[in-house]
This record gives sequence, structure tokens and C-alpha cells, in this order.
Amino acid sequence: MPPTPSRAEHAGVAGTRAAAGTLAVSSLAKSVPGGRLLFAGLDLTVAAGEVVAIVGESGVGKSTLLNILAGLDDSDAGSVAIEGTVLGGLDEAQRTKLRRESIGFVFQAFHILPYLTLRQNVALPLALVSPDAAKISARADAMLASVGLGDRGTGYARDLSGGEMQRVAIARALVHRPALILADEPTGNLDPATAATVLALFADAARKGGSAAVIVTHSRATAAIADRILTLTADGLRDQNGG
Ligand SMILES: Nc1ncnc2c1ncn2[C@@H]1O[C@H](COP(=O)(O)OP(=O)(O)OP(=O)(O)O)[C@@H](O)[C@H]1O
Repeated sequence: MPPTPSRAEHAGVAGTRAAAGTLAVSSLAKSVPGGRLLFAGLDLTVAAGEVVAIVGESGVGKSTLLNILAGLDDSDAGSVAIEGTVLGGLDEAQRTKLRRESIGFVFQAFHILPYLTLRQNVALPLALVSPDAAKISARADAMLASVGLGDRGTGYARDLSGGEMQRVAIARALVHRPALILADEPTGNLDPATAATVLALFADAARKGGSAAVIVTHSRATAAIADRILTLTADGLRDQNGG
């Protein structure tokens, strides 16, 4: 039995997707090497099309949590499931496959490749999971258009401004219609006006595409676009409304 539902076939233009793109985290605990506890008893469920922001003091473990959700780091206890697939049950090759097919990343270090065109950069996640070059190009162009760069597909990434690069990163994170989008300060270093535009694009694309999105941020303005804002503490995640 394959470890994950395959999105490779339906990540193309037609793009039907499963109804439940849900992240389910249960009783997660993590200590840093050396023993200091970061958090314990952490529960989190994010529904398809829902955008959740995680805030918290510097050093509390937000990036560590994001890495655990991505299967890039291991928790000490608890479980993470993406569309019902529990990460702890996967070997490294299966985790890599799940990341490619089911997760989109918008991390601070964008890894946009300067000597590829915008279309090639955005197409990369799809090229890893689908052999259909024509569909890949069409989908990459549609994503570029959705972030306002539809006429720039054949231009090179090295010529972009910071804000344009962030928009390419968002288009690339969403191009394969991932079940889960993980974003770490997606608008870091942008001026407030550009940040607001980029965030609106991000949230709109996640909601319309039915992806569950988790954004880690220090910015109140960034957190404000989320459906829920959760504060990370040593006791886990606390709803800002007290829930
Ligand atoms: N490999 C490691 N060895 C020891 N300590 C580590 C290691 N990785 C992370 N830490 C510590 O774990 C804590 C949590 O780090 P993390 O980057 O997750 O916090 P954060 O909430 O994202 O912080 P910030 O908001 O400042 O980015 C920090 O105190 C960090 O120093």
C-alpha cells in the first residue's frame, strides 16, 4: 500500500483534489538537544482551506515546530498526520515523497534559483512529480498570473525585486496544490504595503486551492490574515480568544 495518497496525477491543470486536506497534530512534545523542554502536549488540527497563524516569543520553538510538521525534524512524543498519513511511520524516502507531493514551503530562504526563468522556478515542484511538460508550463503560468507576474514567465529570477521574489516563492509553494502549506515569515523584509498584497495572494490561493496553511510569524499584521491565531508556549498552542 502506498504511504500517501498520490497527488502527482491530479496536480495538473484539471486538479481535482481530495476533500479533506487536513493537518492533525496530537500530544506533540519536543526538547532541544541538551534537554530543555520547548513544548509538550501540543495539539493542532488545520482543515482544508484554513489558514492558521502561530505566534510566540523568540526561541519558543516555532521554527522547530514547523520543521517537525514538515518531517524535517522528529518530535520526542506525539504524532503528526498529513491527510491521514502519520509521519512517524514513514522512512526517509517516504517522507521525501510526501513532502514533494503534499507540502508547499514558503521559508525565509526562498531558494529561488536566479538563473532559471520565473516559469521554471515555479514549475519545479510539479516537475518532480509529473511528466507532462505542457501541463506543467500551463499551470506554472496560471500561478504566476495569480500573483501578478503573468507577463514575466520567461524573465529570469535574478532580475526580480525582493517582493517579486516572494510572490514567485508563493506561486511555487502552491503550484502542485499541496494539501499543506508551511510558511515561515512569508513577508519578512517586505514593506507593509507589499507585504499586505503578498499575504492576501497567499491566503486567497490557499483558501481557493483547499490547502491547509500554517504561518509562523512575529508580525501582527501577518497573523491578522489568518482564520485563527495561536500562541505557542511551553504548554502547547493557545487560542488568542482563550479557546
Ligand atoms: N540543534 C539545536 N541545538 C540546541 N538548541 C537548539 C537547536 N535547534 C534549536 N535550538 C534552540 O531551540 C529553541 C527554539 O528555536 P526555534 O528556532 O524553533 O525558535 P523560534 O520560536 O522559531 O524563534 P525565533 O522567533 O527567534 O525565530 C531556541 O532556543 C534554539 O536556540
